[in-house]
Amino acid sequence: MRFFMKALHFGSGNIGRGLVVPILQKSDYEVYLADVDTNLIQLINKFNKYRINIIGNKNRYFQDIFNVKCIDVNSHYFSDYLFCVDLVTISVGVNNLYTVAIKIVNNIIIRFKKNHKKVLNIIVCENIVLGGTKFKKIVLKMLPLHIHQYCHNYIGFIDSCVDRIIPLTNHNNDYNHPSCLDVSVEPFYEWVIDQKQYKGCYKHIVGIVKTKNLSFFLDRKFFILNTGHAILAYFGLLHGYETTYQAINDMNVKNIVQQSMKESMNVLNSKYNQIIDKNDIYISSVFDRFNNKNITDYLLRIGRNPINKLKKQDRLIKPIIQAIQFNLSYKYLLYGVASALMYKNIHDNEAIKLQNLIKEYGISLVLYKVSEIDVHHYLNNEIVYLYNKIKKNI
Ligand SMILES: NC(=O)c1ccc[n+]([C@@H]2O[C@H](COP(=O)([O-])OP(=O)(O)OC[C@H]3O[C@@H](n4cnc5c(N)ncnc54)[C@H](O)[C@@H]3O)[C@@H](O)[C@H]2O)c1
Ligand SMILES: O=P(O)(O)OC[C@@H](O)[C@@H](O)[C@H](O)[C@H](O)CO
Repeated sequence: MRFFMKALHFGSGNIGRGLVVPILQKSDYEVYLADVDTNLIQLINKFNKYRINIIGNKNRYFQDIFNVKCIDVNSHYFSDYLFCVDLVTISVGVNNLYTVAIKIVNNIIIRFKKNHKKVLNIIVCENIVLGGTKFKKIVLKMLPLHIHQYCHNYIGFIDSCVDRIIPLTNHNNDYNHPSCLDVSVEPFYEWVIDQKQYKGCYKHIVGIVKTKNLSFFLDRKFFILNTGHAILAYFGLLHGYETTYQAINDMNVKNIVQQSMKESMNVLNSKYNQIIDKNDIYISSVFDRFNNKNITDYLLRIGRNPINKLKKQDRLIKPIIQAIQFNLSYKYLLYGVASALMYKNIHDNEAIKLQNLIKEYGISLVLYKVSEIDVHHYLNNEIVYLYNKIKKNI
C-alpha cells in the first residue's frame, strides 16, 4: 500500500463510492470518506471495503475497493482529519453544501491560526454549474474578513463536471455482509476540473481531465444529459413508468426527450458559435447510456428535488430562456417544465412543497416564485397552457 497524499470526500453516497474513491485511490491518495449518516458510517467502518459493479449493456465486471474509512463530520475528531488533507472533494447534494461550508470555514480558521502553509484544494462535484465558485462565495460570506487573504493564498475552490450514472443503491438489507455497501455504475465516467483554479503544484490524478475551458464540458453535460434526463423522468413518470429503461422505450416519451435535447443543443451551438455535437454523436451516446437495460435507475431518483431543478439557472428553465434570446425553438423543452410541475413523491420534501405551493398559489404564480418567470411573460402563459393540456390527457 503506497499512500502519498491525503484526501477527504464529503458524501459517502453513490458518486462518492462509485466514482470519487476509485479514482483518487488509483492515484495513491489515502481517501477518508466523511458523512452525516451514522448507519452508513458504521457500516463503512465495519467492513472497510465494498464492490463497484460496473454494468454496461453488453458486459459487466467489478472493481473491489479496500481500505475505506468513514469519518462522522459531527465527531469531535473530524477537524483533525480535515486539517491534514491536501484535497477535499464534495458530493453531498446541492441542498447540503451550506453545512459542508461551515466545516470548511472552521477549518480555514484553524489553518490560519496555526499559520499552516499547506495548500488545500476543494473540488465540488455536485450537479450544478460552477459549483466550486458558488461554494467559495458561501465560504467567504462566513469567513472573517481578516482571513480572506489567507484563504485566497492557500485554498483552491475548483469547479468541476462529474458524469457517471449511478442509480440508488439497492441495499440487500443484509447489514452483516459487505455487499450492503456495493454500488452499481455504468462503465462510462468523466470528471473534468478547471485547471486555472487549482492552487499549488498539481499532482496528476488518473481519471481526472484538466481543462481551461470547463464551461464547454459543463454546459454540454448539464444542458444536454441532465436536461434530457430530467425530462425523461418527469414525462416518463406521467406515463406510468418507473425506470429510465422503461420510459426511453416508449416512442412518445423518447421523441419528446430527443427533440428537447436537440433544442438545448441548438442553444449551445449558438452560445459557443460552433457546432458542439457534429452528427448528434453526443446526444446519441447519452441516449445509449439512458437505454442501459441492465441498470435499474428509478425516475424518482432523477426527478428528485424538483424545486432546485425548476430554478432559473437549472437544466429545465435556462435552455428555454436562452432559446428565446437566440430566437430558437423551445417547444419540446416546455414539456420538461410542465411535467416537472406535476411531479409527486411523498418521500421527497421538495416535491411535497412544490405541490403545496401549487395548491396555494396556482401554476402561474409558482412559476414566478420558483422559476422567476414573470406572470405577464408569454413564457409563463405557454407553460400554464401546456400544463393544463397535459393534465387533461393523463
Ligand atoms: N448519482 C449520480 O448519477 C450522480 C452523477 C453525477 C453527479 N451527481 C451529484 O452528486 C451529488 C450527490 O449525489 P449522490 O447520487 O451521490 O447522492 P447520495 O444521496 O447517494 O449521496 C449523498 C451523501 O451525502 C451525505 N451527506 C449529506 N449531507 C452531508 C454533509 N453535510 N456532510 C457529509 N455528508 C453529507 C448523505 O448522507 C449521503 O450519504 C448530487 O449533487 C448529484 O447531483 C450524482
Ligand atoms: O443528481 P441530480 O438530482 O442533479 O440529477 C439526477 C440525474 O440526472 C443525475 O444524477 C445523473 O445521473 C448524473 O448527472 C449523471 O452524471
